[in-house]
Amino acid sequence: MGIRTGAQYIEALKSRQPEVWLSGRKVTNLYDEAVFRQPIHEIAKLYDMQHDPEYQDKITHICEETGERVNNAFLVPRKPEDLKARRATFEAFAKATFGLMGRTPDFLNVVVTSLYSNSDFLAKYNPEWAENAKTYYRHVRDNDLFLTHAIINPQNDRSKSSHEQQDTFTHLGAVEETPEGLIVRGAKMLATLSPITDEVIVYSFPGFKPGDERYALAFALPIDTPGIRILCREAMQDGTRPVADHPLASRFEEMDALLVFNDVLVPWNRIFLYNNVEAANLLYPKAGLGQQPSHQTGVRGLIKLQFATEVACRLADAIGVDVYLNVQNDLGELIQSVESLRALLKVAELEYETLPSGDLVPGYDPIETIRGLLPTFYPRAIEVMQIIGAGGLLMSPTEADLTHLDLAGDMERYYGGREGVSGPDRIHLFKLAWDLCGEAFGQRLLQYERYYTGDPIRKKAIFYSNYKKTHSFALVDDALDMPAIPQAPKKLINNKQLIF
Ligand SMILES: Cc1cc2nc3c(=O)[nH]c(=O)nc-3n(C[C@H](O)[C@H](O)[C@H](O)COP(=O)(O)OP(=O)(O)OC[C@H]3O[C@@H](n4cnc5c(N)ncnc54)[C@H](O)[C@@H]3O)c2cc1C
Repeated sequence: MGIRTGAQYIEALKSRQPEVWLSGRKVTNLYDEAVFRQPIHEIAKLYDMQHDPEYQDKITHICEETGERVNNAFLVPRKPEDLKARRATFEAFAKATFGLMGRTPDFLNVVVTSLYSNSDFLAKYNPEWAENAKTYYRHVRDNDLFLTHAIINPQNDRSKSSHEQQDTFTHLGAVEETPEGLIVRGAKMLATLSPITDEVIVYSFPGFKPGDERYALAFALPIDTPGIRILCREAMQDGTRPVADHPLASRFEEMDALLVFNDVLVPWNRIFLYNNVEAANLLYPKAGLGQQPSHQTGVRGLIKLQFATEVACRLADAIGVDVYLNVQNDLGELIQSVESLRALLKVAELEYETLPSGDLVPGYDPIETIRGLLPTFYPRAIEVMQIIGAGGLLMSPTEADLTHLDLAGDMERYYGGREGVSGPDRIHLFKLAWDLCGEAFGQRLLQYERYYTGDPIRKKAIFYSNYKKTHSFALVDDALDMPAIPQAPKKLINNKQLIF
């Protein structure tokens, strides 16, 4: 089939009925559920972009294997142009959502592509796993599927490993092997957008200990597989708030969920890894599951930071406070953080690495540095927005006030900004900013930048350890090895030595 349209994505969504729980009730019609309606359409728009002449050649390509047009996220990068082609997709999707939707289809499609192109790693442990990964990649690519992922165990007792938890099946684990496949039980989180995706892929970060064999798992299933229960968190908007009042929150809310697997059958041909602690610990670093998707997250993160920075700048300008040194200093700092990420991304793409397989990946040091900086840069952008917007952020009237004839004079007089910024202009801008820096929606976006790909603290520690392995800190040796400067000859005047 190749690239889908938005309508085809929606049609597929309407054709299935996953078990979705939202605020104590089972959702029987996902499409008509107000909370999901707008995000479904935002995702559909991305699928439509693949058919838009303005984007098609930039974000899709003809698949060599099938002759069909597919998204660039499925491209296995073999030359620098391929990395650029991938980036074009990441950028187009991120710009269409202002970087606010982290789990757009391109994200996990890159993960599946990495699994495919690094299937040799899986083959070392079990050739069937490698074959399954390759077949699954083709399935996702050729049907242009939208995936969610659930890789984290529930937060029960982090001081204990999976097999040490109170209940054997709190963490997702294998119950028994059957001729048809593996029965799995337990939970995984935090499956963002899961209610409106086609399939779920399950794998893990490293951290397995001997005894954790049953939890060492990687597999994929359709999201409506019997036994999968999707427990949504509380919605941050109810789907009925006016778009004009919440231009971002009403559009881009990504629902997060706990996935409970109640004795779910995973067919053998959907298993990518099982019962092997060593393989499970090496999967993430060795199968490109960090470095390849980091390209997508780096591009998306840059656009989100740029958007937040631009909102902060416009906010300051609208009320005339960007004439003050302190405000200019804060905004300059944000712009420099955007420029830092932009430069890092360029370097990561220019200084790409070639894996033994021949695949190109963005340079590890710069791409991982983006990941390390975003949890500081993004919250700072939000803080600056709050500081600059100050009390004004809390004073925005509703669209109903704004459009009421009796209030028109007040709206213009008291809500207008500096000369040239009308009441409605300032109100709309401040509402946009409040969605980002005040609403629960905005707080989730901030938490997302901290944790979207694991614990930033442990990630930085891993980065340091890797850096130490690959860099010898030779400048220090150079400094220690500097030869002493030859002593200047002592001067004699009238046969007397001069002492300085
Ligand atoms: C908005 C959002 C969306 C997300 N979307 C997804 C998704 O789609 N799919 C998915 O699978 N995951 C998703 N995640 C989950 C994300 O991967 C995790 O939040 C992240 O890996 C951190 O794990 P945790 O939340 O369980 O925190 P924990 O690991 O429980 O950490 C809690 C705190 O304890 C500390 N800590 C815990 N263990 C250790 C340790 N061993 N050593 C040192 N310090 C430790 C951490 O530093 C942290 O401060 C999402 C998270 C957020 C916030």
